[in-house]
Amino acid sequence: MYTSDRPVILLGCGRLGSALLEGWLATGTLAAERLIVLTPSNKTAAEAARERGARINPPEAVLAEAASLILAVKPGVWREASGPIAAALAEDVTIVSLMAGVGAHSLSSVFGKRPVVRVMPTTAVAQGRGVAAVWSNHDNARAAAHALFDPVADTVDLTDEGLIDAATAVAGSAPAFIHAYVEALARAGQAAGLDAEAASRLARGALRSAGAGAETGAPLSDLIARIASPGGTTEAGLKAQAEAGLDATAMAAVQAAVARAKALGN
Ligand SMILES: NC(=O)C1=CN([C@@H]2O[C@H](COP(=O)(O)OP(=O)(O)OC[C@H]3O[C@@H](n4cnc5c(N)ncnc54)[C@H](O)[C@@H]3O)[C@@H](O)[C@H]2O)C=CC1
Ligand SMILES: O=C(O)[C@@H]1CCC=N1
Repeated sequence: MYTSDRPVILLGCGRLGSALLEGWLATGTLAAERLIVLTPSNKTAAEAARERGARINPPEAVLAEAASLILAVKPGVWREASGPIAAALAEDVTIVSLMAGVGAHSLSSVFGKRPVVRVMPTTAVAQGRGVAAVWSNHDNARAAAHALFDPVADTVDLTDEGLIDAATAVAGSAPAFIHAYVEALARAGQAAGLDAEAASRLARGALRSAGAGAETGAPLSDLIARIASPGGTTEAGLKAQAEAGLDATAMAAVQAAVARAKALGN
């Protein structure tokens, strides 16, 4: 829970920034009056936060009040987005970067000695059910990130900044990989005779069922074993998907995402 009286600045209110705003307000992590949102265009989530007391694009002098700056802009625009506000920030403001690829060293080139923490969340923070990798060299910055993300995500501390790229693949990007798999499952269902609507609803329901199982905290191997009757249909399907290259598919997706994160940081 975020207990500081000082505000938090959210720079960027796109897909992730909006998800975070919604999650913070829904879980009461942060009172709306503690929020400052900087956005070049109107956003539904920002307008909803404004109605509850958040400040949207306030005068620059207000930025000095903030304890944390959350960077939720694209890696390609963060320098031009941060440059104009960096000088207005307090010297002790914590820089919380949600950006893929951009390293702490680069962030310090703009924000100087201000402590940096990198967080790689999923957009399910909107429902208070995300997962987020956290890395920092600064204890206070890590604690600040936990105060903001523990209420909306399962937070996983990383010991090495280099691991953020792997976390980006396995957490930040991975819900999309899984959704794509479920779409493929629905297409395969159609090939097996289901109509499009039935295939889509059944595959989506399977995703929801897998999520419900995962939320029990049981090991995935146990969850698999509970479904796979010996000699049954699941066993046959699992064997076929392993033989068709499931591990290689996951490996390819993770390696490509890691490589892209590295490229985004250059
Ligand atoms: N979408 C996701 O699932 C995740 C995204 N991320 C990271 O979050 C960051 C944002 O990603 P998305 O939300 O997907 O992108 P997005 O394109 O939806 O949002 C970026 C927002 O930044 C705003 N923006 C551009 N210039 C600005 C400026 N000068 N000042 C303030 N705002 C400005 C844009 O209006 C846009 O709404 C990226 O760095 C990405 O790596 C990390 C984890 C998950
Ligand atoms: O696709 C992206 O680059 C961002 C980072 C992780 C999820 N979305």
